Amino acid sequence: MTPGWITTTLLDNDTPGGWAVARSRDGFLHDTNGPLFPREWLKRQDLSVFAEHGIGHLDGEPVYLLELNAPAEVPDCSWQGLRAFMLQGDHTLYKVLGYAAQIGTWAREHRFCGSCGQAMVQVPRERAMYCQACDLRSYPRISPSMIVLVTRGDEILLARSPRFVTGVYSTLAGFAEPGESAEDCLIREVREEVQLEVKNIQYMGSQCWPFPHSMMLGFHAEYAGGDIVPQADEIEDAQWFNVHDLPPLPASRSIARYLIDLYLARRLGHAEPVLPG
Ligand SMILES: NC(=O)c1ccc[n+]([C@@H]2O[C@H](COP(=O)([O-])OP(=O)(O)OC[C@H]3O[C@@H](n4cnc5c(N)ncnc54)[C@H](O)[C@@H]3O)[C@@H](O)[C@H]2O)c1
Ligand SMILES: [Mg+2]
Ligand SMILES: [Zn+2]
Repeated sequence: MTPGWITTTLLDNDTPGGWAVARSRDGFLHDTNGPLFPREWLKRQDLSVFAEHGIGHLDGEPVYLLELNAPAEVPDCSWQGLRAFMLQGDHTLYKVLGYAAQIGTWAREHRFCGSCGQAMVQVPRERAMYCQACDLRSYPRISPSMIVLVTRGDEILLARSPRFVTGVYSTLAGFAEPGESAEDCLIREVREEVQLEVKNIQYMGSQCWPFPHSMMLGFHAEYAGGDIVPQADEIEDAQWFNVHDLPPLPASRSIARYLIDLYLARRLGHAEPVLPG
């Protein structure tokens, strides 16, 4: 048995057994034992399944995703969103569900060919949907996104989006656009969101962010000029905060929090945090 979680495309839907998770627009089905159910039992429930994908092995046992047309009532079970599993649950389990969510989103959004509109089919042993008429393969979508902590000595720049939990401030982030390098994107996003210039851009690490399919590339950058002007609608407030006087910060498993904690650790001489994968 290999412990932990390993993704795979090699599982065969016709082989019975293993674990399964069920996903709908309301999140994942779970009971008091969590979101993993014996697969054969789950398939006997009254679920409207439109896609089944083998997604990996957890502690050596195969795990499948059942992607549903709609949430269903299952006795003694309820539905919970992925974010709640990230905030509360076991990290390995969150990794399983994060991967399942990305595969489910992709399966849902690639039922038909984007070129000719015909139904696509799953390719065995490859994570791809296939259109025979166009000989076109569609792979799971991953959206590169930059996230940056801008610093000025003992001060760090944090901002609030109107979507955030009340009081919480975070680092700046944004999606890469065609034609951009990671650094181009970072410079553009900082200009757009707060109208500042940055220098000494340093890559710090990356994190999968399955909401719904971002790959976060994390940086530190130093302030190089300008005065903060928050972007209308996107940024409710942005301020320089002293490292000894910080507002409520993002969730501890996020790369946003890691970038902040890493800078504080280096500035204040504490042990450095570890980035959750
Ligand atoms: N893990 C973390 O710590 C962390 C922290 C902050 C943001 N994020 C994530 O970073 C990503 C980008 O952050 P943001 O929301 O500030 O982005 P952003 O500043 O680029 O603004 C969002 C806007 O980008 C556009 N957009 C949406 N999806 C897109 C895509 N796939 N490609 C290009 N443009 C798209 C839409 O117009 C949307 O309103 C989001 O997925 C967000 O959840 C993660
Ligand atoms: Mg943004
Ligand atoms: Zn086609």
